[in-house]
Amino acid sequence: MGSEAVKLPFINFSDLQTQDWESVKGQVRLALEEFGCFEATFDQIPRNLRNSVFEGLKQLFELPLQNKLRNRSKKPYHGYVGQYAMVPLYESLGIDTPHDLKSIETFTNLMWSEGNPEFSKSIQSFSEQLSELDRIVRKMVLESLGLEKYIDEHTESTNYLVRVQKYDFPKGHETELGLTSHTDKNMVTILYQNEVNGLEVLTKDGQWITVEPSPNSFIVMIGEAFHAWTNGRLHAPYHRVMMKGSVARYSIGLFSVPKEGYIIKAPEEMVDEEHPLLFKPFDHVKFLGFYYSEAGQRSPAALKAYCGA
Ligand SMILES: O=C(O)CCC(=O)C(=O)O
Ligand SMILES: [Fe+2]
Repeated sequence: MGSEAVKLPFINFSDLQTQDWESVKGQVRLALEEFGCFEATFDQIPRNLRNSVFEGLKQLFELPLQNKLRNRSKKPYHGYVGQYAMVPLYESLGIDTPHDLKSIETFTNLMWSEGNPEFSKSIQSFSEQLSELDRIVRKMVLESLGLEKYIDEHTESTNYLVRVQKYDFPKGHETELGLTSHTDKNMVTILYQNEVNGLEVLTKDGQWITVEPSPNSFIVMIGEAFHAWTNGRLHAPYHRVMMKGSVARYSIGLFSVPKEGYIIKAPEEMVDEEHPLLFKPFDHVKFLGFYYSEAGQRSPAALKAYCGA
C-alpha cells in the first residue's frame, strides 16, 4: 500500500445557517492548531463575481510596468512588488482598505488613466463579502478558546489589505520558484486562485503539501500576528509557490492586518505554566519595520528576534 499524500483539512462554510456552528467551530480550531490552514467553501461569493475579479487581474497585469510601478506605499509590501532576480515569475500589487470604493478607485485610476469602474466594483464587492469569512473564522477561534469578550477588540483593531499576484509559468531553464517560503505576518489571510495550482504549505513535521483547491474553495491561513495573540495556540505555517506547466497563475489574497498603534498582546487567559508567554506585547507596524530591515530579513525567526519573551 502506498502512503496517502497529506491533504489540507476541508471545511464547509456554505450553509452555516443550517449547519451546526459548534461542529464547524471545532473543525476550525483543530485545523488551525495542526496545520494553521484549511480549504473552505464559501458560496456567498457568486461565481460571476469571482470570474470578473480574474478578468480584472489579467487586464491589470497586462498593463505596462511603468503603470504598475505607480502603485507605491509607505507601508512595506503594500505597493508594487516584482522584477526580483530570486523570483522572476512573481509580480504583485497591494490595494489598501479595499472595502472603500473611493480608495479602490484611487488605485484603479492610477493604473488606468481612462479608469476601470468594473475592476473597482468587483474588487470592492469581493473583498467586502470575503471579509465576512475572516470575521466568522476569528469569531469561531475566539469562542473556541473561551475568549469571546475580545471579539469587539479584534474587529475594531483590524484593517484589510488586498494583494493580487501573478505567477508566470517557467520557460526553458527558469526556476520553478514562484514565491519563496515565508510565514504571513498579519492575522488571517484568505487566498483565492484561478484554476492553476502552485501553493504549497509546510506541515509541522516538515512535509510540503501541494494545495489543490476546488474552483469554489478559498484557502484560510493564520499569520504570525494571530499566532502571537493566541500565545502559540494557532500555527502560522510556512508556505511558498512553485510553478509548473504552461499557464500563468493568478491569485488574490485578503489580509486582515492589525491597525497601526494596536498592541498585540496575548490575553492573560492564554498564559499559564504550561503555556509561558512567547512574545512580549508589540506594535505590528513597528515589527514589520524590523522584519523588512536587513537584520529582520537575515533572521530565521524574526518575531522571536524582535520581541521573544
Ligand atoms: O499566491 C498565493 O497563493 C500565495 C501568496 C502569499 O503567500 C502571500 O502573498 O503572502
Ligand atoms: Fe503568504
